[in-house]
Amino acid sequence: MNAIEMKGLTFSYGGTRVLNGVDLTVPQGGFAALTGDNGAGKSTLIRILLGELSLTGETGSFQMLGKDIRQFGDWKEVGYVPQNGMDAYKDFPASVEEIIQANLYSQIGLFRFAGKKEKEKVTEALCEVGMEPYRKRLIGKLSGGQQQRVLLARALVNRPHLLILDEPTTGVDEKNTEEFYRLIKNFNRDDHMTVFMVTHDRKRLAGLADTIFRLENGVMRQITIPGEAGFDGDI
Ligand SMILES: Nc1ncnc2c1ncn2[C@@H]1O[C@H](COP(=O)(O)OP(=O)(O)OP(=O)(O)O)[C@@H](O)[C@H]1O
Repeated sequence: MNAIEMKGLTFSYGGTRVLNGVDLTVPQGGFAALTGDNGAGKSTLIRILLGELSLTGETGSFQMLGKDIRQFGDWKEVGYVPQNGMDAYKDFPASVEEIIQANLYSQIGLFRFAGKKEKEKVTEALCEVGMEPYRKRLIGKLSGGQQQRVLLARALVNRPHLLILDEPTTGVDEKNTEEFYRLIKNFNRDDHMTVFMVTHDRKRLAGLADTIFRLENGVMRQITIPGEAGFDGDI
């Protein structure tokens, strides 16, 4: 089964076509990276993957984890790490622990406090990204790299099969970017978690992703990995 399988998918905002027949296949357990110029439609594609944009009136097909996206309902299976939101979190009055717990609400229920089982899941996710000692801190008081690791823990707490990341290390320093990618690679390799990541970080893609796509003029092009025969330097 493929984690993502799009065939000839179109998408328009009003009358303006952004995706012009996208073919995209990411096998389960794969690590795919997506690049493309500003305005190419990468965020639009991510919003489609997250079920945020309606495909009514569009053509083509899109199956996610074996289900037609129009019928897909198991969102616990899909983890999402957004772009670095330093400014967005600056005065956000929530602790690290609360941010992660909030992603467990479908299990906790809105009118119940997190129990022992849920607390354990939060602890496990925080330990995996090395942020357990920070669980009581306000998210806005952490560095950009630390915030991204918390958002990764938030995505991981439901043990998703598919992890989607949108330029996760923008504004994060070299050392923390390396560490962040190492974590993602480990989850991909050890837990067979499928990864789909939008990135402009060309130099790090070799050794990380097993497939690189580039979105250009509304269509998807697969690119040879740097270091492999046929690589033309164009990412
Ligand atoms: N809500 C919207 N309504 C109308 N047009 C939109 C909307 N969101 C994006 N667009 C347009 O769709 C096109 C693709 O935008 P999108 O944000 O998906 O590109 P992107 O590849 O993510 O760009 P960037 O790298 O700058 O983030 C752009 O021309 C953009 O102006």
